[in-house]
Parts: sequence; C-alpha cells; structure tokens
Amino acid sequence: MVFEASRAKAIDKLNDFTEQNLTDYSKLRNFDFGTSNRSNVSCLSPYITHGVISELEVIDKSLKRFSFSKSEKFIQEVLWRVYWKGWLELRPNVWSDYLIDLDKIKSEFKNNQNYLNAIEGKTNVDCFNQWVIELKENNYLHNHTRMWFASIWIFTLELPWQLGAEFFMQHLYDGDPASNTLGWRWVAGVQTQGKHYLASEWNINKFTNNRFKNIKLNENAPPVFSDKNYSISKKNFLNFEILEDKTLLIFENNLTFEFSDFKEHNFKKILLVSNETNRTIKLSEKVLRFKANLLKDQKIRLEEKSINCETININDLKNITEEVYALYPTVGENVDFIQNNKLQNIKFLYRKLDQFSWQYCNKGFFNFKNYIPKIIACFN
Ligand SMILES: Cc1cc2nc3c(=O)[nH]c(=O)nc-3n(C[C@H](O)[C@H](O)[C@H](O)COP(=O)(O)OP(=O)(O)OC[C@H]3O[C@@H](n4cnc5c(N)ncnc54)[C@H](O)[C@@H]3O)c2cc1C
Repeated sequence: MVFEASRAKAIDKLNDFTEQNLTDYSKLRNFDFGTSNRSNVSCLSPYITHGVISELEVIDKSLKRFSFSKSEKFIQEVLWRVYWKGWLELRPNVWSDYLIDLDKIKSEFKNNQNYLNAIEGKTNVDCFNQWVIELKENNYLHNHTRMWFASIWIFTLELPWQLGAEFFMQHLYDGDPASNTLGWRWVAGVQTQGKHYLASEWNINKFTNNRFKNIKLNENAPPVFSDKNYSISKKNFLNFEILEDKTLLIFENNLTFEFSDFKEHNFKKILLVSNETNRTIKLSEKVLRFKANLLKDQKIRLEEKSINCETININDLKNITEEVYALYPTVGENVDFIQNNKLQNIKFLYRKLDQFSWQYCNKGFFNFKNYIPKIIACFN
C-alpha cells in the first residue's frame, strides 16, 4: 500500500474510488481482503486527517457521481470523523484525562512482557501479530481490523486501551486524537458506557475470507469499567473578524489553504507549523516524515499561487508577540502546546463545516445522523 504525500495523489485516489468502487462500498466495506486488495474502501483517511482533501470535497465528488441514497453509507462514514471531532471539542477533558492516564500506565507497563510482546507482534494470536507488522509497514489498517485489533488488545491480551491507542497514534498515517481515542474508548465500552465491541473468530473468518487460522479469543469478556462522566463544555466556535495584513498559522490538520473557507483573505504571511518534538505521544519516524512531506507539498502549492509562506517549528510560536490567526488545530497535541505555553495572541478561525456540524455532537452518532441531510444541504 502506498500513500504518497501529495494533494495530487489524494485527488487521484478520490477520483478512482468514486468512479470505480463507491458503488459497492456499502456491500463490501467491512471486508478486509488484505493489503494488496484495498479497493473496497477509499484509503483516504491519511489525507482527510491532514486536511489535504476536505470532507466536503469528498462528499461533493460522491454526490456528483451518485444520488444521496446510493452514496449515503459512505457519506455517513466521512462525517463520522466530523462527529468524533465535535464530540471531543465539547468534552476536551476526555483527551487531557487520556494523556494523564497514559502517562501513569506507561510507567507501570514499560517492562511488562505481555505488552512488549503485543507491540512486537509476538503474541499467541497470529492474526494480531500480522496486523502489528501491517500497521508498522503500511501505517494503515482497515476499519474492521482496527476494531478486531483493539478488541483483542483489550479483552484477550488484557492490556489497557490507553496503550493501544498510543500504539495506533505512533504508527497510523491518519492518527487523529478524536477518531482514535474515541474509537478505542468505544471498543473498550467506556464511550457508550457498558457497551463494548467483542471480536469473534467467526466474524474475523467471514470478513477476512478465512485468511487466518486458529483464532482463539476471549469472546465473553465484560466491558471496561469507568465511572468518569464528562459534561458538555459551553463553546460557540465563533470566528473573529478577519483583519487583513495579519499572519495566518496553519497546523498539520488544514493543509489545503487554497480551497479553504479563508482562501479569499489576503494574509500578510502564512506560517506552516511543524511539530516534530512537542508531542506527548512520540510518533514513528515514518509518520513524522509523512507529515513533513505533506507540509512541503502545501508550501509548494502556496508558492505556486505567489502566497508568502514559510515553514516554522512549533517552538518558534513562543517568539511571536503580534496577534496572529490560526486555522483551528482541534483538540490534540498542537492545541495543548498553545494552551500550555499560554499563547493568547493566537486567534482561532473555525471551518464553516465544523461550526455548523458540531452543534449536533452533544449526543450520540445516531442522533447526529439525522442532521446529515441538513448539513449537506447547507454546503451544496
Ligand atoms: C480503534 C480505532 C481507531 C481508529 N483510529 C483512527 C485514527 O486515528 N484516525 C482516523 O482517521 N480514523 C481512525 N479510525 C476510524 C477508521 O478506522 C478510519 O478512519 C478508516 O479505517 C480509514 O480508512 P478509509 O479511508 O479507507 O475509510 P473509508 O471506509 O473509505 O471511509 C471514508 C472516510 O470516512 C471516515 N471514516 C470512516 N470510518 C470512520 C470511523 N469509524 N471514525 C471516523 N471516521 C471514519 C474517514 O475519514 C475515511 O477516510 C479508528 C477506528 C477504530 C475502530
């Protein structure tokens, strides 16, 4: 599997998928046919995560090819990401508590052989071991496989979900604080309290076309218990009036300025902010290189449009004293950096899609789903 770090390649992938494979998506999406046959899913997440292509572009392309009812399942999946993001924005302590717990658990488990075997792919569950290799080599796993992987990690290997979520973040090209943390919480049974996801031998056999043998799992484990409840914080996600002649910061989640809501504004300069070192979760070399190459690709596209831009290290933000705007980096390591360093001169600008959709993220996804036609109508 190849994920080339460029918008042009992302657009090619999007076009190929909508032209050739979207038609069978709802029927085939749950199958993991192996790394050499991924055409039943889009493999767009590494690009959407980084804003190299936007959810709206993907939806627009799908609707140009098929009616809403024919592409509904795919559109719902695309908007899961927006939903998870909004859910976490309304409860940012879920992320900060996760990092606090992770720190504690990491020191408890640093010499734990069960954990070390899991991250080296040396457990007695063969399919799991193969997925560890696949994750490290391809920096991507199929959605169903992520669910099985997380379930085996938590309920068969009996390891804390927080360590598994860290392992995914370190190696996934699409690693995203919201989709990943909440995905792991969901499998564990703490996102929807008491409801967990249990992987089973027959389900893995069916959806992998019997590629794996002898899958012995704990198929009867109880959900992980958590007594933590998170109330919704009041946030309005309003934008400041944009004054010309100010600098704009772009972080790793918004790497297509030229098609963004803010493309018409004349910013004095655009600073592309790279964050290699200031992360609680240390990313693998390959993931860091992928991000660096995506930043380079955005810089080239800005320069082609004669937009004054420069790449800076996130630490340099501490030396900027003037008021600047930033395309909102969303809850995660970059917002943590800004908050921990009390950089109050940075004014966030929110995407229209997020401003509109996040008001529906206070409850579950089934409630959010009812608003999808309204969300689409608002932007089409
Ligand atoms: C434990 C676990 C951890 C996960 N971690 C991440 C993560 O760090 N980053 C990430 O982007 N996704 C994560 N996901 C969600 C999902 O697995 C991936 O988005 C999906 O597999 C990406 O492959 P694709 O682009 O081929 O998806 P497709 O099936 O083609 O879906 C199209 C797009 O819809 C979105 N999408 C699909 N399923 C989901 C979902 N369940 N949640 C959120 N968005 C979705 C993605 O943007 C994806 O590109 C996780 C899921 C689980 C169960």
